[in-house]
Amino acid sequence: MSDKTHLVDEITGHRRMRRNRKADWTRRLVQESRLGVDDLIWPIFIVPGTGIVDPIAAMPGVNRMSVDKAVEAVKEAADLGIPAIATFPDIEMDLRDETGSQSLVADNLINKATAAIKKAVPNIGVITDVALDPFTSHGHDGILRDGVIVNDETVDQIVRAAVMQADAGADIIAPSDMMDGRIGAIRRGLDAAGHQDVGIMSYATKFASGFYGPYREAINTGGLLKGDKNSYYISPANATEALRDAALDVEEGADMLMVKPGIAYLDICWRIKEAFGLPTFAYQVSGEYTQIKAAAMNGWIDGERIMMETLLCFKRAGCDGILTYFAVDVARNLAKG
Ligand SMILES: NCC(=O)CCC(=O)O
Repeated sequence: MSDKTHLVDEITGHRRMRRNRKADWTRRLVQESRLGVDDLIWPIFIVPGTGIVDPIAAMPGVNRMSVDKAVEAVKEAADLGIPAIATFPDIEMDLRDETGSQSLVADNLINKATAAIKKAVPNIGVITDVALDPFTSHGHDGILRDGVIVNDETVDQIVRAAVMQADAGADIIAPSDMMDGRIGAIRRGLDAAGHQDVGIMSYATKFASGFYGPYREAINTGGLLKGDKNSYYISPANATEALRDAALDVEEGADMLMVKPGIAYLDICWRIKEAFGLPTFAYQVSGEYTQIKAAAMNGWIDGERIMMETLLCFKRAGCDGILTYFAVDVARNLAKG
C-alpha cells in the first residue's frame, strides 16, 4: 500500500465509485438497465405493388416495401425475436382526398398488409396507426374544414377505420392523430365490434416536432402538408400539458402509452412511467434515426455504438420498449452477443 497521502484522499475517504466499474464483470453485475430484443417494435413502410423494395433517400437503410416483400422482412424480424411491428402506408396520390376516405376501405393497403402478415407470421404483433395523414390530400391527421382540423368528425372516422384494422387482424391500434376523446371512442368502437382483445397503444404525448421530416418523405406527405400541426400536437415546451393529455388517455382506456419523439423527450418518458405505471414506449422517430445514420455515414460518430446507447437510454428513462427503425440491426447486434 502506498504511504503517500494524496489530496483526493480527504475528499473520497472510503467512497470510491470506480470500484464497481473496475472490470467487465463488476460492470455487468451492477448494470441497471438492459436492452433486449423484447424491447423492440419495428416500424415499416408499405407501398402498393409486388416485388418492391424502394430505399427512402432521407432514411438510409430503410425501405418502402410492397406487401409480399414486407411479409418476407417481417418473417426475418420474427426469427430474430422482435415481438411486434408497426405499419405505415404510402398510398397512391390519386387515392388521397380531403377526408382521407381510403382509411375506410376495408381492403386498403394497410389492411391488406396486416392480413398478409398475420397469415404468414401469426406470432408477431401487428400495430396499426389510425391517423388520417397517409390518406389525406393535405397531409393532416384529421378532416380539414375551412382551415380547421375538425375533432369529433375525425374521431368518428378513425373509430370506423380502427374497427376495419382490427377486422383485418391488427393486434393493437395506435392512434397518432392527437384528437381529443379518441381513445375512449376507439375502445367503445372496438368493444362493440367484438374486438375486446384488441389493445390500444396511445400516442399519448405526440409533440409538434421537426424530427418527423424524413417520415413525411417516406409516406410522401411532406409536399402536401399545408400549414403545421400545432393545433393538435403538443408544444415541445409543455410537460404538464403532456401529462394531462396522457392522464385522459389512461382514463379513456389506453393499454399502453407512447412518447414521441424520443430522445429529446426522456423527461416525459420518465414522468409518464412514474405517474401511470402503464407499459410505456418511446418512438425513436425518423429524424432521430437519420441524424445518427448521417453522422455515421460521414465517419463523424460510431453509428452502431450510438444506436445501442440511445436505445439503452430509453430503458433507463423508464421505457418498456422502443419503436425504432434500427430494430432489425439491433436484434442482429444483440444476437451476436
Ligand atoms: N405516425 C407515425 C409517425 O408520425 C412517425 C414519425 C417519424 O418516424 O418521424
